[in-house]
Amino acid sequence: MSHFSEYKDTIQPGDLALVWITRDNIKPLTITPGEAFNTRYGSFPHDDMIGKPYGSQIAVRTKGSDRFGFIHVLQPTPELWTLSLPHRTQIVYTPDSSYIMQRLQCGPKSRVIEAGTGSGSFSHAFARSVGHLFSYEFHEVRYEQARKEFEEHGLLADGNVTITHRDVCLDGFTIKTGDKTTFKLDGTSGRDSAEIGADAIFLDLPAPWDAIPHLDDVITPDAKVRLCCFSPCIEQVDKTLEVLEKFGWTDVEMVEIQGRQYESRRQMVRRLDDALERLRDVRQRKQQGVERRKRMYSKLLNNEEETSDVRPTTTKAQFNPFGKGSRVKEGDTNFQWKEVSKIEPEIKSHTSYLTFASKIMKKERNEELTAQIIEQHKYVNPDSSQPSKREKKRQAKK
Ligand SMILES: C[S@@+](CC[C@H](N)C(=O)[O-])C[C@H]1O[C@@H](n2cnc3c(N)ncnc32)[C@H](O)[C@@H]1O
Repeated sequence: MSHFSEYKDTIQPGDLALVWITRDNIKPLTITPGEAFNTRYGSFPHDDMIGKPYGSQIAVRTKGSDRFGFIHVLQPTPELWTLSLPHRTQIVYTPDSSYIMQRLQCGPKSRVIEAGTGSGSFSHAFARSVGHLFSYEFHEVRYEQARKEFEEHGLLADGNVTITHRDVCLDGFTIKTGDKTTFKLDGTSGRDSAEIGADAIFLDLPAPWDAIPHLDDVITPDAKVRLCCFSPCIEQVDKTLEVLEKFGWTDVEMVEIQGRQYESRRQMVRRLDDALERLRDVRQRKQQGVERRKRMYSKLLNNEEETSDVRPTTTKAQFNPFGKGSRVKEGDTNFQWKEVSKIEPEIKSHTSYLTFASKIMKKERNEELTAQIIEQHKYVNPDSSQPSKREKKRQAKK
């Protein structure tokens, strides 16, 4: 079982854990007895983590002070991996990958083609959900890094992920004996190439239009095949659309994901009386200041001995609903609060345009398959061969 598909309650030696240091700093860590995980907040011995439940907070005292540094040790998920992985390329983030998987209708029976593998961000998300992922990468170093990473994460051992070293634009997607691939061609099927039968395609390539013509060799003829191209420029989308049309892809649609974080919090209820009180207070202080300055000026003109006019002491407000005075903790039950949500002003997740299309290879009706489906339906719903109420009424009228 891979580190991503196996659920565990407690942290064990050899586990791949993801350490949450701050919101923007999550680090992968292989739990090794005797070793320590060093951060600017302190050094955390792995032994302190072993046996604790996943999600635990681990604290260490900061050297020479009474303060504590802490981290949280989390179980890996594709979403967290996307936030912590070593970047070898641009990557696909969860707002895009989750939407794409839903549009490609990925499920446990899906056979998915992904090119290129890149940093393997999307591969991990596919690997968790689909029946088989065929990933392709033409950059040799990146292919090796991804292969090693998939192996260390147990994705290859799970048996539903294979990666192939290939330029898909030049050489297509067919995997044959002798290719540099993790796909095991055992020869028992009597074929010298892998039976891919893909029903979902994801192309994150600079020139998807060169790869699209090769897809007919590897997509399933028995189902509707869905495709998504991930392209940062609109010119790429335009070229892709031309080729999709030429090669018989339909239902073409281009989508852009704009993700925003909503922060929900409580805001203190401020009444009109509070505002009026605050205005009166400001006016009064202003008046006091003007009078004090007038007094000092007339003393100066009359050559009176300069005495420093003492500022009037004001009682520090216990509570000022406009922010000054003693600090009030959010949710303090002595005050009234309302629930509000605040959105991030910036859109962070736009990376590319998503072009979707679909293709049905075999358009003629398969009578044998149709009869089989009708039989299965009858078995599940025995009343289905009875005439409907409307049909019965129609016959009765005759
Ligand atoms: C942007 S990255 C993919 C990132 C990946 N989707 C992820 O989420 O980590 C694009 C990758 O496609 C690879 N690539 C580009 N052209 C290719 C081709 N013709 N055949 C196979 N891989 C290709 C590049 O080497 C690069 O690693």
